[in-house]
Amino acid sequence: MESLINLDDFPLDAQGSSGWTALVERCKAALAAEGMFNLEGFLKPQTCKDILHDLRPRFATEAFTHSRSHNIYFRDTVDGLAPDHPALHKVTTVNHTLCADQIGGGLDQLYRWAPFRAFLAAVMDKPALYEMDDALARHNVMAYRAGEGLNWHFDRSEFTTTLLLQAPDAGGSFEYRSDLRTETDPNFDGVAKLLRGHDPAKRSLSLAPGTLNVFRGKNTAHRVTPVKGDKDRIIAVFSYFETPGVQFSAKERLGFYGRT
Ligand SMILES: O=C(O)CCC(=O)C(=O)O
Ligand SMILES: [Fe+2]
Repeated sequence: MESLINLDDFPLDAQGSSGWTALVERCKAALAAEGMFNLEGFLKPQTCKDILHDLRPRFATEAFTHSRSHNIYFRDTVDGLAPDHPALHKVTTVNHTLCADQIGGGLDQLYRWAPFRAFLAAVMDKPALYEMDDALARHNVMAYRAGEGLNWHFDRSEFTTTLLLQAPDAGGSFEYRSDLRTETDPNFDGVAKLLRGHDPAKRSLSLAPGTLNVFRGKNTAHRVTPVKGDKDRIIAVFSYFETPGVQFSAKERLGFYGRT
C-alpha cells in the first residue's frame, strides 16, 4: 500500500498510533465543522498517473454514458411530495462511468484494504464499515468531459469517499449544501430553495488531483458543475456501508450503469 498512498503523512497502516489518532481527530473536527474533510496528496502522484494510464483506453471504449434527466432524489416519486412540488424539479446529468468490474488495479486494492475502512469507520464513529456486495456499484470511476457534469442529488450511502485523479482546466467544481435534510426532516421547501439557486449556505470546492474527499452525501445535496476545456475531470468514488451485503437494486444499476 505504501506505493499507492502517502502513508508518511496519512498513517492508515498504524491504527491506534499517535499519528493515526491525531489524523482521525483532525478529520472528525473538519467533518463536524464543514460537513467534509480533504486529505490533499493522499494518492501518490505516480500512482495517479499509472491509474489514469490504465483507465484511459477503457473510458474510450467501454464506459457507460450516464445521461439523463432526473430529480435530486434519483426517484420518480417521493412519499409526501406532490408530483408538481418544486423539490422534484428535474435537472440534467451527463458523465462516463466505469464500474468496479472494469477497474481493478490500485483502486480496487485500496477499496478492499481493511485499514482504509477501519480509518473511515473511526472518523465516522461507526463500529465497522463493510464493502458493498455489488460487483458494479462498490467503486466507480467517472469522467466528465467538456460541458458535462453531475447534477444535484443526494447519495444512497450515509457518506461518500472520492479520490480525484485528474482535475479539469476550469469548471467541474464540487458544490454542496451540508445538512440540507435529516433522517426525520426531508426539508422539501429547503430543497426547492436550493434548486432555485437561492440557498446562501451552498459551498463550492475545487479539488487537487490525489485528494481524498469524504462528505456526508446522504443528507448533503451536491453536484459537479459543467467542465470547461479539453481536460476531463476524472474521479474515483468508493461506497461503504454500516452493514454487510448492501446492493443496488436492478433498477438503480440500470439507471446508473446501463446494465444489471
Ligand atoms: O464527482 C464528484 O466529485 C462527486 C461524485 C458523486 O457525487 C457521486 O458519485 O455520487
Ligand atoms: Fe454523489
